[in-house]
Amino acid sequence: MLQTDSLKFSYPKGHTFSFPNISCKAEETLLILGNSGTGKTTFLNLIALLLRPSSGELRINNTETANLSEKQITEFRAQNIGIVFQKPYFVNALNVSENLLLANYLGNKALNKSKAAELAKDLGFEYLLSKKVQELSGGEQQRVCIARALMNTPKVILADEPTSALDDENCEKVADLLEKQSKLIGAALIIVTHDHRLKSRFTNQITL
Ligand SMILES: Nc1ncnc2c1ncn2[C@@H]1O[C@H](COP(=O)(O)OP(=O)(O)OP(=O)(O)O)[C@@H](O)[C@H]1O
Repeated sequence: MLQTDSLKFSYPKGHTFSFPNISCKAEETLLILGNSGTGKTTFLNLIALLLRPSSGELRINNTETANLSEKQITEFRAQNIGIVFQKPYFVNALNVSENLLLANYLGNKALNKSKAAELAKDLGFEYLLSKKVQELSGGEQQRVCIARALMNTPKVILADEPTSALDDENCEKVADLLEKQSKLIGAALIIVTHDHRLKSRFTNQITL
């Protein structure tokens, strides 16, 4: 589902990163590990097409992404990649349901209310759909973020430190949800983490 080959990236006047080649098939989970500052979030942002590499190749769902224009990238990302960011980044003026539907809108897809309701049921937050996002607890926001990442049935799910702020019980719940949902829709799941609890659960790992 996803392969990288010789990806390099430099921040302006910054360090040049050469990332190891990775591949992740449908229904597989890959952990990206490494000490602080080794470039894990940078690597995830390249895979999410939020940054463009200075060289190298990134193939997602049989598409070589280097050939896509900026406009095509926005659409491709919204349709193929679900991102669970470290911070939630909701639109506060919209309620939970509308924040979920926004993912459809950005992916140029019809607004799928029944999918939003189904995901909310699966992730246990049906009762929150008409609430304002800023009224949610941290754990609730996290589940809404996961649902939002799944709204367009992506081929690749990317999660940046999804469990670092959670207690053991919620860490396990979030890991279960991500794993179950990615298998259900046949997506590749890539998680950037420091969390030792995830390291013992997912054995397919790469360290930067
Ligand atoms: N926008 C930016 N401009 C310049 N340098 C940056 C930028 N973003 C990150 N860096 C630098 O790139 C390096 C890698 O950052 P990155 O956030 O990818 O690391 P990380 O492995 O995810 O770290 P952590 O585990 O602490 O979150 C750091 O030295 C950071 O200071």
